[in-house]
Amino acid sequence: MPTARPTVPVDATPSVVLAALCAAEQGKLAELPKATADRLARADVVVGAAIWRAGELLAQQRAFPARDAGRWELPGGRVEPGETDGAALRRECHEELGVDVIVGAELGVDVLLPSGSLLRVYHAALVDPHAEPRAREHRALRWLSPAQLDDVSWLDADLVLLPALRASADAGKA
Ligand SMILES: Nc1nc2c([nH]c(=O)n2[C@H]2C[C@H](O)[C@@H](COP(=O)(O)OP(=O)(O)OP(=O)(O)O)O2)c(=O)[nH]1
Repeated sequence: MPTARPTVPVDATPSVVLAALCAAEQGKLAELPKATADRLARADVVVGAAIWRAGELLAQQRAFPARDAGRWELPGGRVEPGETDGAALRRECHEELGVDVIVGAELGVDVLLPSGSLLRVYHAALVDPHAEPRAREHRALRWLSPAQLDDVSWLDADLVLLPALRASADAGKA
């Protein structure tokens, strides 16, 4: 079964990301080799939330494992068996930040992590725009303007998504 989402490796260049998005647009994802498509369809999914508020994106700094400590990522985590992506994202935002979110459409491409999992990011918004997310499991939180997106050391997979995140900034102004 072909993957339903454009997917790129964690070291993808912007042109590779663009090619994947164009292939998806043209309905060419079914042309993936069957073994690859099967592997992607079975892969575990890590969901991430692109939460914009007043023109700033919420990012969080990992505290562990040592390899990733100090690097920045989007709120989210692994989708549990039987859980939808949206339910996983709502659960993770509640656990990690203590806030409720509304989950919107997928953003950009899926990024194949070295572990074999896929990172899939969704547009999301705080149910209560005045709620203040708190770092319950992370070292720190920051709201980043588009100009500040390069100021933090993102995880490699998130770097692949930075252009799409930057392009999604307008969604946060609404
Ligand atoms: N949450 C999140 N994880 C990301 C992002 N980018 C990225 O490479 N990852 C990786 C880091 C981890 O290897 C994996 C998700 O781990 P996690 O620790 O957040 O997942 P989890 O809360 O379900 O915890 P666990 O039980 O799987 O350890 O995905 C991102 O933007 N957000």
